[in-house]
Amino acid sequence: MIKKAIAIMTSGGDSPGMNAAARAVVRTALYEGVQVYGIKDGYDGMLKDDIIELTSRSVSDIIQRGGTFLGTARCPEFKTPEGRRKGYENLKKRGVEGLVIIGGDGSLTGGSLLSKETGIPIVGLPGTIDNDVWGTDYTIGCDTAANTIVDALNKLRDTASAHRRIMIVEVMGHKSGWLAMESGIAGGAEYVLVPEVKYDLDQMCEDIKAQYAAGKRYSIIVIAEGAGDGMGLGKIVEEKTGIDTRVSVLGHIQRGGSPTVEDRMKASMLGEKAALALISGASDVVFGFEQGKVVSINLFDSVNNKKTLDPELVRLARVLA
Ligand SMILES: Nc1ncnc2c1ncn2[C@@H]1O[C@H](COP(=O)(O)OP(=O)(O)OP(=O)(O)O)[C@@H](O)[C@H]1O
Ligand SMILES: O=P(O)(O)OC[C@H]1O[C@](O)(CO)[C@@H](O)[C@@H]1O
Ligand SMILES: [Mg+2]
Repeated sequence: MIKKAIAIMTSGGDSPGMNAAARAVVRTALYEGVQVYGIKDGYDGMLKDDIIELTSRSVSDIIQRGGTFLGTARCPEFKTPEGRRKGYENLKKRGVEGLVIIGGDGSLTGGSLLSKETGIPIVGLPGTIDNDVWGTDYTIGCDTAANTIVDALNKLRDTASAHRRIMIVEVMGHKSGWLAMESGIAGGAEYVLVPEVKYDLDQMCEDIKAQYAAGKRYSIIVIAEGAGDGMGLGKIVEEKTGIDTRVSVLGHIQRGGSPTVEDRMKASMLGEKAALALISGASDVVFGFEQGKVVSINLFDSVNNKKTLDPELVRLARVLA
């Protein structure tokens, strides 16, 4: 049971909805009479002792904003036991009794080590556009990022069709193809290339040529960054097909923007759960969603397993192409 204070942080790549989740954690804890500290810039701020007390007003006017009002970072020093001990000491001296971490697989891995080494209770929330946290089919921010990509695909399709071009769109996802697959299917892409699935470039180019010969006016290829370089692919595809090809690398536009209703709602629900669970004595859990329902996942199971891309989505993308 937590009597006095918890802390909250965001870590890894920012994702739209992190603010909504943090707001829910802060307001729930305060409602329960528990003090809340905000750690700035992820593990970096924990090590540098950049920690502030939060009030209900600290989280006003943020539910509609992308990014994270706490700031985030990637912190190599936290990967060492000494770094984690230093961070823990900064929490301990303030009387922090438990920690909510909002971040991706890496951030939650850091949290699991901190828990194991220091015993501090930790509750994680999956915050990443990559949707690659094991045990939950939802991560905060992926829906907003996918909507941003679909908006781009709609626009690119207009111009591709006008010029009878092939349009290659490189999206984020270094190790995971979830974001590419979801946005590719929802955006009606002809091909979705992801790091998890091998693709036959020659066959793809032959198919596109045949489709154009049969009258097709455009072809959209979504490629996750981890499946190859969009620019390089564009050159090869143009060479092999002889069809005018253009490439758009969407980049960090995918990480920003006002969160969708889905991300605001689910982040708010998860934030409340996280605060209540931590305060009532839970530790080493991650809250997520499975089939529309909130679920709690063991933190160590979550970080020790790799979420695999749903083969049904891979199949669907092929069928609908
Ligand atoms: N194996 C690890 N041990 C300790 N800390 C880690 C580990 N992996 C990651 N972290 C910590 O978490 C931070 C964020 O991790 P990472 O860069 O993998 O992002 P993430 O949380 O997976 O988010 P995203 O992939 O969405 O950007 C790292 O900079 C580091 O401080
Ligand atoms: O620009 P950064 O912060 O290094 O992050 C890029 C990476 O972060 C992610 O967007 C996840 O947040 C990955 O898909 C991408 O590879
Ligand atoms: Mg990650």
